[in-house]
Amino acid sequence: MHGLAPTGGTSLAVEGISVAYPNGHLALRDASFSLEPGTICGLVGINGSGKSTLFKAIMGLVRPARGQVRIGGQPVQAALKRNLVAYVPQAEEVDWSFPVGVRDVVMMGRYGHMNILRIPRAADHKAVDAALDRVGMSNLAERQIGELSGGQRKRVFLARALAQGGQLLLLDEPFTGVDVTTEEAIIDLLKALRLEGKIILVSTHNLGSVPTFCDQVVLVNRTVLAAGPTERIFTGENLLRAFGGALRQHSLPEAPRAHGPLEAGHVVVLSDDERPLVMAPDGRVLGRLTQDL
Ligand SMILES: Nc1ncnc2c1ncn2[C@@H]1O[C@H](COP(=O)(O)OP(=O)(O)OP(=O)(O)O)[C@@H](O)[C@H]1O
Repeated sequence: MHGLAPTGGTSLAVEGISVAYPNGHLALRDASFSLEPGTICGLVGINGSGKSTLFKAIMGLVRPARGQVRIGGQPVQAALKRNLVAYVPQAEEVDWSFPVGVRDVVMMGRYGHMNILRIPRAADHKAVDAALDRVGMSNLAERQIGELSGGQRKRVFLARALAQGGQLLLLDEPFTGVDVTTEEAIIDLLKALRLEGKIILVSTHNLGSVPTFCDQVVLVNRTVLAAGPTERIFTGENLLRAFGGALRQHSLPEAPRAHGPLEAGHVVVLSDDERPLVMAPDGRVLGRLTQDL
């Protein structure tokens, strides 16, 4: 955990969970990790390694056959009733042709705070306005969601999670298909939320970005292979263990300009997606490779 976290907030503990789907597929076996309030954690692993399954278990959408998830020391269902868990879906999970406006989507984050008639009150409108403002989408509040760019769509669903006021934010691939500027804006927002004591769990294939914003990393491959502070866990050795042959690995004869001190040596570039990770020959993580290097 980074040093600036406030006290209070809600912790997350995943304790030895095993999850099997009705077809018998065991997606996770004996997976454990825990996070303290005020933490941004990257959830990293190949396709099909169990990242979404882990999210589903934390959201109470699948029930572990073994083990348990505790949120603020409580079982998942109790935490859900208190609106503690907010989820930002992958773009593919959303029907963008559905005729609904930006403000309506963000208002959905307030449903758990309303009664059965779902008539928004002043506090709900206020929370929606504040969330839209925070993600820089106030000027597009009346647009249909189908008329937004990829980066704007991500912001709308982030605003929905903010309006909900959850303490634990689950973000599924928030950077896929967004440009570096939007990615950095989202990361800045996540860092501000961290200062408010929230836990932010982010699944991502953008390995190069992980050291720039994650305090902790959980490496997944049908179980939790390793979890802990980024400096200790996010090493070349662990990444190769988590990804095996699925990771593209290139050696560059010269370090990219941004990593000037290493110009004399080779660097290794590991890539799973759009933002490759640059490592020194000794496996030290140097940062991400972006088009401006
Ligand atoms: N509803 C389901 N029924 C049966 N098997 C499933 C179901 N959902 C996922 N699986 C399987 O469980 C495993 C883990 O899937 P999961 O979606 O958790 O992976 P992931 O790490 O999120 O992958 P990706 O990076 O592609 O999003 C995969 O082998 C997948 O095929």
